Amino acid sequence: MTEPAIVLGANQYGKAEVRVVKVTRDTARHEIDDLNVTSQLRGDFTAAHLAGDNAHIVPTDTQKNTIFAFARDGIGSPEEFLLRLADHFTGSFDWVSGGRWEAEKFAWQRIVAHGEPNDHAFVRSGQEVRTALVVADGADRHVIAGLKDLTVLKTTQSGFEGYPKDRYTTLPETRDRILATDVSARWRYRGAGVNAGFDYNDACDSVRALLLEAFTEAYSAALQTTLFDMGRRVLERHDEIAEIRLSMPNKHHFVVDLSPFGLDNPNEVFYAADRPYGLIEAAVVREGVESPAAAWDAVVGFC
Ligand SMILES: O=c1[nH]c(=O)c2[nH]c(=O)[nH]c2[nH]1
Repeated sequence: MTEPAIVLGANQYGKAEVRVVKVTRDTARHEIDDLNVTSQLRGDFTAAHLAGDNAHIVPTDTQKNTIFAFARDGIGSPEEFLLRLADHFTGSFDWVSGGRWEAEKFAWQRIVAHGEPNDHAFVRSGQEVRTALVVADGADRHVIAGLKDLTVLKTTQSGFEGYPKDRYTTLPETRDRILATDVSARWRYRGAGVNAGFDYNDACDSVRALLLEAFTEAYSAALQTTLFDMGRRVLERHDEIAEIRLSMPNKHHFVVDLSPFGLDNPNEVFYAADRPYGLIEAAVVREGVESPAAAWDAVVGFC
């Protein structure tokens, strides 16, 4: 029996994590865009892998420089910035048939000193990070926006009951517990539904607000229920979003037994465990709407 030939499989390459900060200083009131951008090209790079022929290899250094050069014209939204990069690389090099461009965006707020927001001094706001991903596949463009490390907690209106019990079950049922999680969400915009002029920044702000609203409002019978409520809320309010995926750790808060000290503990003192944690993940989708593998395969991990 002859062994199958060894050939090159799927491949992509580029520059990862280009930290670019763009200051817009047309007026004395400066604006700041702080991004971490990754560019990866897909296409015909066989000769480089098999024969050391770099004729098709647009250097990763050039990809990095392109990111800085494009930033000179302004970032706009991370999604638009990535779409510009995708169009540039696929349009400039015949053998580049697609790729993936990803960004994290770090939020800064103006420092308020003596009651006045400063024109040029900023403070990093929170640990939350906005994410954006553009996948180019021939002429197709998939745009997946997101956010991660959005930490939320509610001190009541959460419980967990009615689960199966076996000889290993020790968890007591409850109708009143702390619910805490770090929300990671990725939502995919409908392919052709989002056209020039669409405001990705506004949409992101709105999705964030809806996620927080849904987390807050209903009694949570399980983090699973809350996750679905949050995803459904976004799809109900945003026609242009085809689907949303959520990954939410259940950050357990255990009621501490204070009885050895002669004290009661009516859900007031908790031990915040950092591990292990439950990990709840799901996609919330529209029935009959396909989920393109080309888009989601480019997302590392569930979210
Ligand atoms: O909201 C929850 N979902 C679970 O699946 C689960 N499992 C568990 O031990 N506690 C919880 N809480």
